[in-house]
Formats: sequence, structure tokens, C-alpha cells
Amino acid sequence: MDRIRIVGGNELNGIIPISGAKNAALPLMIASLLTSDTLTLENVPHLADVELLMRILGNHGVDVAVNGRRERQEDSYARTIHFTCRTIVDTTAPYELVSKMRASFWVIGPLLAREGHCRVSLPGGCAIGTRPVDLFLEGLAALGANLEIDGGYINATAPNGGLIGTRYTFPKVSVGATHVMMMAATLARGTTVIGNAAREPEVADLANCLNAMGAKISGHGTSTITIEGVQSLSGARHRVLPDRIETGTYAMAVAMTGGDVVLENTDAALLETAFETLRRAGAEISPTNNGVRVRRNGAGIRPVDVVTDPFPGFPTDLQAQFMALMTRSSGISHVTETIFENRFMHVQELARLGAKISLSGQTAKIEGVPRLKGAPVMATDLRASVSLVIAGLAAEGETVVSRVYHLDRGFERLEEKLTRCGAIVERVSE
Ligand SMILES: CC(=O)N[C@H]1[C@@H](OP(=O)(O)OP(=O)(O)OC[C@H]2O[C@@H](n3ccc(=O)[nH]c3=O)[C@H](O)[C@@H]2O)O[C@H](CO)[C@@H](O)[C@@H]1O
Ligand SMILES: C=C(OP(=O)(O)O)C(=O)O
Repeated sequence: MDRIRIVGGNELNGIIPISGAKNAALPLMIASLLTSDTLTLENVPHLADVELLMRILGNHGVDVAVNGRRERQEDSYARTIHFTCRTIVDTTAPYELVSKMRASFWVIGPLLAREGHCRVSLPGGCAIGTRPVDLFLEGLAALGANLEIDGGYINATAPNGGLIGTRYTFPKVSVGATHVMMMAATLARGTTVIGNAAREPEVADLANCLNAMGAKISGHGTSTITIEGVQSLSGARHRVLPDRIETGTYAMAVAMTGGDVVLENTDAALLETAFETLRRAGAEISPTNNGVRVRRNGAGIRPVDVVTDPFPGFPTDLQAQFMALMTRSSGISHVTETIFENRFMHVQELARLGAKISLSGQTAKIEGVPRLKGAPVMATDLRASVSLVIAGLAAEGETVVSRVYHLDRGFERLEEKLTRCGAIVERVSE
């Protein structure tokens, strides 16, 4: 199993190219199930989750063709990938596949909308929380679907000739349930209005792609999304939006180590709350033509309290990274997690590097320390693992992060991007 070895202490200086967003690429790829034409996606990141989803979609009948061409080969692995699902050959999403990646459950929306029936395994919980699917089921039921749970699977059918447009307000914001209901409603009869919809940029990116495919969606990016159902969707070409979580992660790494880095191919507007928080912590952040420049001012890292929230709030997917930064602040800060009930697995690993963190319910209290010291640590989930990398970059001596398969789910060529900016980071394969 691979590990990442870091020798801390170096500033980061240079350019880091930002990849396409994992959390946009996954639903966009799943949208290819809605049409028999080709959906071409540009700027698709090279990540374990993307590769796994290609295999899962293949099972349902999607033909995947990856263009050999790499854009700006020296900087990026951004790929253009063609997805064509002439016919759906299998409407079952089996446990063996869905249990490996939660987002694969989202095929339930397109399969049901296009075929009128499907059987999809329940995804189960994961390290960061129980993550139930009740909101997906309520949303699909509102569209007229019959849903039965049988042997760990959802048997879903759309009686009466297909799904029917509806007005439905989610009791809680869910990114995944919004993606699924929006995809399903594109092919429903009549108009659907989704209330309390997720406003995440990845939801808007999916809506823009679906509109390019012939859907009639408006209001995406706000909490009320309206979808006028159409008979069928066509192919389209769409560019995956930049990864705001990768952007924020590297910004936090620079705030941690000091230095001066330009994050390329991204958009500061995707991260207003996170960047405002980082500025208060002492980072200088300025938009550039094609990205954002991050420096740390001379005053060290100031303690700042954060509370995670759905977009446009502070993202839960940056909570662990921000906590790593706060371990070296000049005072006491608090990080409150409101989205997932168990997203603090990084706390005990950060403690191994000398961080002082105590937990009380959903809030972590972090007492900044003058130095961290390298140690062996274990990645527990995707964002927790990169928080250990950030801490390792500032720690004295050697940090070795094991279980980096978590990291490979969501960070493309992390060690290369950091090494080019002066960090000592290498992958050790056994
Ligand atoms: C692939 C992807 O895009 N993953 C992101 C997506 O996950 P995901 O779409 O799974 O997250 P949700 O927005 O659905 O989850 C938000 C909260 O709602 C709860 N919930 C969700 C659905 C449901 O049916 N019932 C229910 O109670 C969840 O357990 C969680 O507590 O949004 C999360 C919140 O920004 C991010 O951390 C993940 O990185
Ligand atoms: C939690 C995440 O992903 P997933 O929803 O796929 O588990 C994430 O991207 O941080």
C-alpha cells in the first residue's frame, strides 16, 4: 500500500494547476445515462473515484472513450472523455460497486427517468457519518416513483408511463439528493419545482450541462430550481468546473507554510467564505486572470473560528484542512462541523504531530502550538488525509501518511504539485 513521505519546513512558491472538480465530474458523468447520444466532458480529473465510476457506468451500458490528448501536458492531466449510452443494458447497480463509492448511488435518478425502473443497492454509511438516503427517496417518491427496500436494495419503478413533475421542498439541504432529483425531473412529464435545493456550484454545473443537453432548468445556484420536463435529451460538450476544494486545500497549505503561490485554472468566486476566513487568518488572497494568488503576510497565523454550512457557507470538505492550519495559530480557535456527525477523525492523527485539540460534541477547540513534529499518521478519509499532508508540510522532520488511497480519491498528482513548489513530498510504494 502506498504511503506519502513529507519532510516539513519548506515554504511553497510557484504555480499549482487546479484540476476539474471531482464533485462535479461524478454527477456529470452519471448524466450520460440520460441520453443515447454522446456526452463529452472536458477537464475531467484523473482520480480513483472517476476511474471507478467509469467502470460502474460501463456496467450500465455506457461506452467510455478517453481522448489521448492532454491539455498543457506539462501542467495538467485534464482529459476529454466521451460517454455514450446507446441503450441501458443493466438497470441494477450492485452492492459490490455502490459500496465502494457513495456517489454511484446517484445513478438511481437517470436510470429511473430513462428506463422507468431500476434496482440500486443502498450505499451504507462511511467514516464521516451515517449518510442516509431518505431525502433521495422522498424526492423521487414526490415525482411519482414507487420505492421498495428489498434485501439492501431499492427497487424503484415509475408507474403510469414515467415520472411526473411535482413541487417538493427538501427538509434539509442535500447536494446528492438535489443532483438526483434534478436529473430525474429533466425527463418527467410537466414541471418540477425543487425547494431548499443545494446551491453548491457543482449543482449549477450539472444544471448547465443538462441544459446544454436540451433540458429546461432554471434557478440553479439558488435554493429554488425549476425543471420543465422534456421528451428526451441529446448529447453535449461540457467543461467540468474547477475544483474549489482542491483550490482551498492548496490555499490553506500556503497559509500554513508561508510563500507565494498562484493557483491556476480556478476561480476565487467559488470560495468566497473560505477565502474570507483565510484572510482573517493572515493569508493575502488576490484573484488573477486565470486563478488566484495566495501569500501569507508576515504576521503568522491568527486564530479564527469557523462553522461549516451548505454553500455559500464554509465547506465541510475544507474543515479538516482548516483545522490543520489552526494547529499552528497564535491562539485558540473553534471549528464546528454541522454537516456530518463524525467528521473529526483527523483530530487524533493531528495530535500525533503535536497538535492540541479537544472535542466537545460537534465543536473542536484548537490551541495553536509553536511547532509540530513529524510522525507516522494514518489517513482516515479523503479530506482528513490531506489535512495531515498540510500539517506535515509545516512539521519539523518526517511525516509518513499511510492509507493514501483515500487521498487518491480526490487529489490529482498531489505530490508532484507540491514538489514543484518546493515541498519535499514523495510517494513510497511497497
Ligand atoms: C460526491 C460529492 O459531491 N460529495 C459531496 C456531497 O456529498 P453528499 O451529496 O453525500 O452530501 P449531502 O449534501 O447529501 O449531505 C448533507 C447532509 O445531509 C444528510 N442527508 C443526505 C441525504 C439524505 O437522504 N439524508 C440525509 O440525512 C447527510 O447525512 C449529511 O449530514 O456534499 C457534501 C456536503 O457538501 C460533501 O461533503 C461531499 O464531498
Ligand atoms: C466526502 C467526500 O466525498 P464523498 O461524498 O464521495 O464521500 C468529499 O469529496 O470530501
